[in-house]
This record gives sequence, structure tokens and C-alpha cells, in this order.
Amino acid sequence: MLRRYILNKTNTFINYRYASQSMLQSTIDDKLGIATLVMNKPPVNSLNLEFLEEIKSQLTQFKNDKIRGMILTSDLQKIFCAGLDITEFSNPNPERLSKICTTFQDTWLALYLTQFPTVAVINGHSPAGGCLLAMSCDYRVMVGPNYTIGLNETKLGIVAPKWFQDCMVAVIGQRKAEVSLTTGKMYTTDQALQIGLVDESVPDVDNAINKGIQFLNNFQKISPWAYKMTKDIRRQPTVQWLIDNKQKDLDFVVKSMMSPNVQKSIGLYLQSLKK
Ligand SMILES: CC/C=C\C/C=C\CCC/C=C/CC(=O)SCCNC(=O)CCNC(=O)[C@H](O)C(C)(C)COP(=O)(O)OP(=O)(O)OC[C@H]1O[C@@H](n2cnc3c(N)ncnc32)[C@H](O)[C@@H]1OP(=O)(O)O
Repeated sequence: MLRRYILNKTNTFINYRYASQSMLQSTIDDKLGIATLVMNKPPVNSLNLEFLEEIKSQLTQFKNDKIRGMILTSDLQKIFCAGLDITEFSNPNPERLSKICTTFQDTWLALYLTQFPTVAVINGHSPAGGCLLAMSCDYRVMVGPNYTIGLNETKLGIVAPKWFQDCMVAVIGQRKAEVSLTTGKMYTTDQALQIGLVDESVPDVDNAINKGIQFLNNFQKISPWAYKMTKDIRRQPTVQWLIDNKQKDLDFVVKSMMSPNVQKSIGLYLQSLKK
């Protein structure tokens, strides 16, 4: 649905291709140089290993395509992205869990440090890893008023990795992030706007895409080099810890995920979702 809207709207997409298995659809408007990356993994765009690998590889492809901007959004009704696939955490195979973690680390670094500006059009709920994807973009437009966004990991009895937390601090500041993270709070669109977790709130997805394109148009007269250098300087403090501590981060997650207490919490949370 969203895909059709975007295509109708610009009518100029010459490069319209599906990534493998169609979990991810990418289009490039050659005239504007704007790519749209649409997540389409029903029911909730949960991030499992294969989906993360697709996102990472599409970001690399966009880098090679030398696009001027990207919109990240979802083709699902009511869901932007439900975060990491929780079933991957329940009695996990340690080898696969390590792969997921490493792939997520790399996907985040690729998204957070893109050489082109990015906009998240948050057209549905966006908990945990979904919120992280949105926060990693340069700008966030959220459809309201009925959706929610936030890092809710403590509600699952798990700990958001340091780089999730640092990413949130970079967006909303230390104090608000601390309260938000420890309480695992999910914010409505209006609340998210109020605390600066999103930049704009709009009533529907058409408006959201328009706002995203308007934001990206700001860069038409900005040198891509000046943009990228400025972004790197701004974002370097947030990424440096992960770059220096990838293994330590991985060991912490794998070890804590394997603990009986965490496994119990995850089992209960999964059950509550099924209800
Ligand atoms: C080294 C470090 C590197 C990497 C990091 C790796 C690990 C770090 C560990 C800690 C970090 C974790 C980050 C996360 O992202 S954890 C995921 C947290 N996500 C959630 O809590 C979302 C839970 N889901 C919901 O709140 C709702 O489902 C949602 C609001 C998204 C949608 O609600 P709706 O009513 O529309 O649908 P549901 O009926 O609830 O769901 C439909 C089916 O989808 C299943 N579901 C939902 N979310 C997930 C998910 N995240 N993973 C897997 N499956 C999910 C749900 O159970 C339903 O299934 P069925 O009942 O239909 O079988």
C-alpha cells in the first residue's frame, strides 16, 4: 500500500527492485536521489538474523548507489518495527545468538553513520530495536496519535546494550533517557514529540512521507562531504564505545541471555504476547 503511494506520488522511480524474499523493498527516485527502504516482514517486522542481514546489505548497496537521502518506513498496518525477534532469545543457540548480535551491531553502525541523510517515517508501533532504528536516522516523523515508541527492554527483564542507551541519550539527553530506559517507558506519538524522541507528529502516512521528503530537500544545497564530516564529528562519541568494545558487548549479551532468570522473564513475556 505504502509502496504504491510512494510510486504514484513521484512517478519518477526508475530503479525499483525487491531485495531477496521481499522482506525489504527498496526504491530509488533517480531525479531526487532519494531511496525508500520499506520493511515488510509480517506480522510485526521483527528483526531476526536474516532480516538484519538484508537491511545491512541494502544499506551497503545504497552507499554504492550514491543516493542523496533515504526514508526508512514500514509496509505493515500499525507496526513500524517490533524490535528484535524475541523468539531468537528464547532458549537460544549461542552460535546463532552471537551472529544476530554481531549483525545487529554492524547494521546499527552502518545506519547510524550513513553518508547520506536519513528519515524514519514511523507509521506504527516502534518498541525496542524498532525505536533504535528510528533513533539512528537523522530525522523522525511519527504518525499519530495512536502509536507508541520507546526502549522497553527492562519490561522484558533484559538490558538494552550500552549503544542503544547512548543512542537514546544523544537524541533526548541524559536525564530523560535514564528515566525512559530504567522504566522501559513506551511513549505515545504526542509524548514522544514532547520529549524530543521524534521531530514531527503528523496524522497520516502521506503527510509523514511529505515531511520526510521536505527534510531531505534541505540537503540539496549542502555539500555531501560537509554533511558527512559534520555528522561523523557529532556521532563519533556515540559509536566509539561500540567500535572499541564489540566483543565485550557481545559477551555480555550472550552471557546474560543464557542466564536462567533472563530466560524465565523472556518466556513469561512471550506468553503474555501470545495472550
Ligand atoms: C551484542 C549486542 C548486540 C545486539 C543486540 C542483541 C541483543 C540485545 C538484547 C537486548 C535488546 C533487545 C532489543 C529488542 O528489540 S527486544 C524486542 C522487544 N519488543 C517488544 O517488546 C515488542 C513486543 N510486541 C508488541 O508490543 C506488540 O506485538 C506490537 C505493539 C509490536 C504489535 O501489537 P499487535 O497487537 O498489533 O500484535 P500482536 O498480536 O501483539 O503480535 C502479533 C504476533 O507477533 C508476535 N510478536 C510481536 N512482537 C514480536 C517480537 N518482537 N518478536 C517476535 N514476535 C513478536 C506476537 O507474539 C504475535 O505472535 P502470534 O501470537 O501471532 O504467534
